[in-house]
Amino acid sequence: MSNNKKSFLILVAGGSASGKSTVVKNILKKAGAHDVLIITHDDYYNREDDLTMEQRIKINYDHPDSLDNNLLNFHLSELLKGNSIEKPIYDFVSYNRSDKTESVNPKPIIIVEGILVLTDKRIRELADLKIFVESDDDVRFIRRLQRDINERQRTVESVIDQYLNTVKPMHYKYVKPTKRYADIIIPNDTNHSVAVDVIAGKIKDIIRGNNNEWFIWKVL
Ligand SMILES: Nc1ncnc2c1ncn2[C@@H]1O[C@H](COP(=O)(O)OP(=O)(O)O)[C@@H](O)[C@H]1O
Ligand SMILES: Nc1ccn([C@@H]2O[C@H](COP(=O)(O)O)[C@@H](O)[C@H]2O)c(=O)n1
Repeated sequence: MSNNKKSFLILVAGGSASGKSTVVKNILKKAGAHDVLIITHDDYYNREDDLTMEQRIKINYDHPDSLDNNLLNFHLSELLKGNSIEKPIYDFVSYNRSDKTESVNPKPIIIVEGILVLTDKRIRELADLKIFVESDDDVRFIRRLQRDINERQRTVESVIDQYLNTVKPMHYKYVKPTKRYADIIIPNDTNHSVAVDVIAGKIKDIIRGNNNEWFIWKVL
């Protein structure tokens, strides 16, 4: 397969546990996994090999500096040129990047999701569509508490402490202000199926070449 025009890049931001990955997974289900690549910004948290576990736990993971945006910017630029990348893999249990990487090939539609994915101008400028997923703070806190205990092996106390000390203040300082860059805002307190249908419809148009501006990934 060779591409005669770059992939269509979608960035999906929103507060922690607002439902970004759920929305993106549902878009993928509707639009088809064959043509859609999903990347999570979490995989680009900085490598912290030189720190002890105690020191890693204390890092502010809701500050833009905790993420390796130079690497994400490079990887996205490569994917948009049609090149493969070796994507890092993040491990929430060890609070560090895993030693393994994943070979990732470009696809016609690339979606990157993460709380801070709209903060870096270089990455925003690569994007063709920017989305912000929004849910009330209390809804997000409850969802995060359940998820972090079930999936990230955290205690109730650690989730509450982290939320009050860094997650909430950083949300207001860095995450929420990026809503102004979004082309589409998805309300996700309850149901997001209409928004997902609309976005999946646009993606299918792009893949089929029915979009005036984008005719991409011609298969020779
Ligand atoms: N519309 C919704 N209604 C109910 N639960 C939801 C909804 N969207 C997401 N969730 C749940 O909230 C939790 C956090 O969602 P997730 O998509 O992981 O958020 P994010 O990627 O923004 O951190 C998950 O357990 C998910 O199943
Ligand atoms: N070691 C880490 C790294 C990040 N976090 C938290 O993850 C949140 C972002 O992921 P979402 O799926 O919730 O968008 C972010 O708020 C960090 O606080 C962590 O707890 N531990």
